[in-house]
Amino acid sequence: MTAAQVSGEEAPPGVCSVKVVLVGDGGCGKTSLLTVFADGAFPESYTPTVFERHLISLQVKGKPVHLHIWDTAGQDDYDRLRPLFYPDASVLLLCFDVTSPNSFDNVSARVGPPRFCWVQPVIVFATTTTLMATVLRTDHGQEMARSVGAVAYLECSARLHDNVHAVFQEAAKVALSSRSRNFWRQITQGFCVVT
Ligand SMILES: Nc1nc2c(ncn2[C@@H]2O[C@H](COP(=O)(O)OP(=O)(O)OP(=O)(O)O)[C@@H](O)[C@H]2O)c(=O)[nH]1
Repeated sequence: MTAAQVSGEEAPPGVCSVKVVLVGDGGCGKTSLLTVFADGAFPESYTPTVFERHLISLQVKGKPVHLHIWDTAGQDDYDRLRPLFYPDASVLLLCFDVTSPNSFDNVSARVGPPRFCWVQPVIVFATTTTLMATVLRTDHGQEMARSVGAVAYLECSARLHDNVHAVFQEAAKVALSSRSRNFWRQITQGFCVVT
């Protein structure tokens, strides 16, 4: 699979465009993952994000798709600002760091009140999985993802470039199929039966 940074706002004709929002606790690895995906290099220093957007093109089933990926601030101070990025999102990427039990618990907290994030569908993914075996078992992550209604659960390591593309590839696939389901729902809701 190939992914490339794109400039400009409008997707060219025939190219689908989807909005992906990346959410998770401060310091749980969102920016590192996105930087490895976008630039191919792991950032060695940690700078807390405010809000950043990347526009990346990738192929899904042989077709080009533009991903508008919003990297949100994980720090609690931004709890009130973060929801401004949810409208029009096609998929929510919700992550936790396997070395941080708090960030694991906060995945459930983020899909309920008071931080309620209403974006659907949701994909949960675990970061820093190099340290996985000592901290968290895959079935714990899968069970938690199921409990928050996620459609997929993945594990990745930005440092090792492990499964990074798979996270965004899955996001694009899920976003496209959800958009086409919503499209057909809107069309069929517009029908009425005359008897
Ligand atoms: N060992 C290891 N460390 C990682 C990995 N991914 C991220 N980190 C480290 O985790 C720290 C935080 O990473 P960021 O990607 O900036 O975290 P963030 O979720 O964007 O944080 P906020 O911007 O505060 O929301 C940094 O020190 C990274 O080097 C990984 O796969 N392995």
